[in-house]
Amino acid sequence: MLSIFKKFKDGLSKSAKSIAEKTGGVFGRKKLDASSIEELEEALFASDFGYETTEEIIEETQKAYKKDKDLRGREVAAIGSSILKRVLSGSEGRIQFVEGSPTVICLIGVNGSGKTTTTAKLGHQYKLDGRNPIVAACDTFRAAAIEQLKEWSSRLGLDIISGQHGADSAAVAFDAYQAAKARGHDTLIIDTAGRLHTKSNLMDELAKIRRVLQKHDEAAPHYSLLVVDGSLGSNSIEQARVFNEKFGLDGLVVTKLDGTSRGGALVGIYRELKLPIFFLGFGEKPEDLQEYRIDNYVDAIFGSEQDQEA
Ligand SMILES: Nc1nc2c(ncn2[C@@H]2O[C@H](COP(=O)(O)OP(=O)(O)OP(=O)(O)O)[C@@H](O)[C@H]2O)c(=O)[nH]1
Repeated sequence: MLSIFKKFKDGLSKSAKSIAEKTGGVFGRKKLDASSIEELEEALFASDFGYETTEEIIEETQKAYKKDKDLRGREVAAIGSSILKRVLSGSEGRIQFVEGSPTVICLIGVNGSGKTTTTAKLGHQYKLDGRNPIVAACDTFRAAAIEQLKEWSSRLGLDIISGQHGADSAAVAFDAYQAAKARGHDTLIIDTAGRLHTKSNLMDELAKIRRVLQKHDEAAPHYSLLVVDGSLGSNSIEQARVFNEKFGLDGLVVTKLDGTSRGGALVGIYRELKLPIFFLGFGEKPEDLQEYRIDNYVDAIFGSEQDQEA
């Protein structure tokens, strides 16, 4: 069984490696030389940490270097870690389960961001945790999405409610809640169709899903999470901002971090929007989803090899 930290480390290895390569492995190096700070700045930009955070880390490093020309790579990593931890403070989202009725988690986002996969992964992990989840295929727009979730569900032994291709997605959500309640499920995870945040009719459809769920439970969906493709890096900030303004979000899931060196984007996204991050996607398999933890994230980026193996 891989430790949670190892999963973060593996999932973010492209980002960490990219920083290591661009800086000639500055964190492992014993002493800094004059060009290392510049290399670090470039590396942090390239990994999408954003202007403000990069500059904060560089300024602190320069200050420390002025004081101590024997500054070591590990001390630079410690500076970076403490700045990231401060900037990210408050960014950990936690699902608080409702007692006595299903907790509803609704996944929304643009096409292909990873909603269906995340629905299946979450269902799988909750089942492993001893919960009793059910998933709902409310992406009635794309026939393949219904099939995809059905396939996942049968592989993972998850209960599922799905509508016909072209059906009213809000009606499927309504039925799904009813079924969840009747069958004694404690968690309902809703997969919705991909939509561009700029299309107001599609945003209205999301509002309708929320309205019908609220007929069952005024607080539902308890969590509306935007699923964001992490490989878009900081380009996803605008998308998340508009979804939040038009629909209202409780937080984010960032997927596909395994395939990108732009893993620093989480920092810029949180810094800009102050939306908590709940889960990170590190691959296509059911177990490739992790609850987001600040320490694991930061240590996977800045931790030493030795720390990371621990
Ligand atoms: N490498 C990697 N691939 C992922 C991850 N999450 C999802 N994918 C892949 O991304 C592709 C799109 O994922 P879906 O779950 O179908 O995306 P979606 O948001 O439901 O798509 P639409 O229904 O078209 O909006 C699939 O090939 C997934 O296997 C991840 O964390 N890492």
